[in-house]
Amino acid sequence: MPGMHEFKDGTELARALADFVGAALAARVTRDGMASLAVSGGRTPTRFFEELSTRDLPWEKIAVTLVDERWVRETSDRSNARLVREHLLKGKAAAAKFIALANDAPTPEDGLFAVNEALEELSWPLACVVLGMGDDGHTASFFPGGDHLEEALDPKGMLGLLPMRAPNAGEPRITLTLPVLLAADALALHIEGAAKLPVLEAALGEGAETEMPIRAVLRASRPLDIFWCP
Ligand SMILES: O=C1O[C@H](COP(=O)(O)O)[C@@H](O)[C@H](O)[C@H]1O
Repeated sequence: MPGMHEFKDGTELARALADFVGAALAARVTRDGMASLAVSGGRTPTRFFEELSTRDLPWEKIAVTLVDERWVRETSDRSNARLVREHLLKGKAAAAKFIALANDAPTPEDGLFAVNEALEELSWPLACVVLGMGDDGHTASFFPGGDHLEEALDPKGMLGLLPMRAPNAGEPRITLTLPVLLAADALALHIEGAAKLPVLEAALGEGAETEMPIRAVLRASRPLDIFWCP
């Protein structure tokens, strides 16, 4: 059963989640001299990114990437990389290295090889992963109806990165796969808003992982900390 942390508002949540992430990164830098963090995009993480960017961490030894990306240019307001650059990679955190999941290739399939090469710069496994959850129960770019969904959710899958196209995904996507995310030292799920509680409750109930892919994370036999506020 995942650990549930409830907060009165987004400010309190952001502080607690930044503590959680900071502890995981600091522990890994102490052990290995470097650490990697994978964060989500979308609307939810902005306040948390702002808070984390103020933290006293050995940022020059930390690399940041995304759990998933929309295949758009960074000038697009749909770009998860743009969100990270604008709200996380500033202040103290400006010293961190950022590895983007998208490049100039026309499609994620065309760009996959180069992204995989870029990701080799990270220290693996990831020290910390922060996931989000969409209203349809997707997490990362594990969308219901996704063309590579079963491959991405395969716990024994050999690929760490996959393209993804799905009816409700908007743009073509690229995503880290489930085994890579679950291998992280620390794993958090960040959810905000009353509307997402029933989604979480439904996901915690019975049903297929392909219908609500967040279930693959909730059902994994590893610690998961859920951070929620109204
Ligand atoms: O498209 C995406 O959506 C999810 C959830 O986003 P939110 O706007 O509901 O917070 C996000 O976790 C994912 O990284 C992103 O690509």
